[in-house]
Amino acid sequence: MALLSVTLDLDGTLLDTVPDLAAACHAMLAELGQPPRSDDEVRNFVGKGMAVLVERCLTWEAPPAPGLVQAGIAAFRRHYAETNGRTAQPYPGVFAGLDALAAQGLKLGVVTNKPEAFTLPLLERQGLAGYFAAVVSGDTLAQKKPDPAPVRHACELLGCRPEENVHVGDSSNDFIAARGAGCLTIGVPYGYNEGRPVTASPVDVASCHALVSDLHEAARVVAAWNGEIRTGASIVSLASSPS
Ligand SMILES: O=C(O)COP(=O)(O)O
Repeated sequence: MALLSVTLDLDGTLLDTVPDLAAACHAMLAELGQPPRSDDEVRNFVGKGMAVLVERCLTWEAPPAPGLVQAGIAAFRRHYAETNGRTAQPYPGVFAGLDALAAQGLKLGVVTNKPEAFTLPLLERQGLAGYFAAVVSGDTLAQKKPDPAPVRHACELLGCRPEENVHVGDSSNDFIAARGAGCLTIGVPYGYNEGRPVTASPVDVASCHALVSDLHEAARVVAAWNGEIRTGASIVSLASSPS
């Protein structure tokens, strides 16, 4: 067995999308006459998909009425269609890392909780779409991460078994989904993780097979793992420390 594919999370792993998400949240809340949220609050609300992001923005002392959440989702969709990709930035090491993974002959995929209508245009706008042979979005299946189904589905689309895939992400949603699917897991420390720094969470650290500082380092780890697999050594020895 060798590692044949790598799936990657989008928000907080490939791209910092919070400024665009926050702009859409600000416009949605203003339109509904609701109190504003800061960009930091929005950052902490990202992770479980659009509907949860909107619901968290609208939750104060009590859960919001379902009708308000539905109106919020409709307004968010309209505003995010305007702001999506406007100021999103790839994290350092993303293009070098993807180039290095592709140069190893690995097939690449995206597994995100972002709805498909926003995922594909964002990847195009950022010059990332050409890297990926499979894109699984938050509404591709009925299940989202941390359910393992989207990661498994991406493996199927890439023609690999889960144990031949490495999933790279910034949050426990990724680590739980990848582990549940039976993939190796690499964590990056610079993303969102719903407000809990990955490196400050022993559970998250323990659930990654390796924690790296960026995707370029992730590519080096995957290459080393494939070397270890070829010689029959244990992969556990390869966890590296983030800067
Ligand atoms: O849409 C979200 O909530 C997060 O998306 P992600 O899975 O790419 O981090």
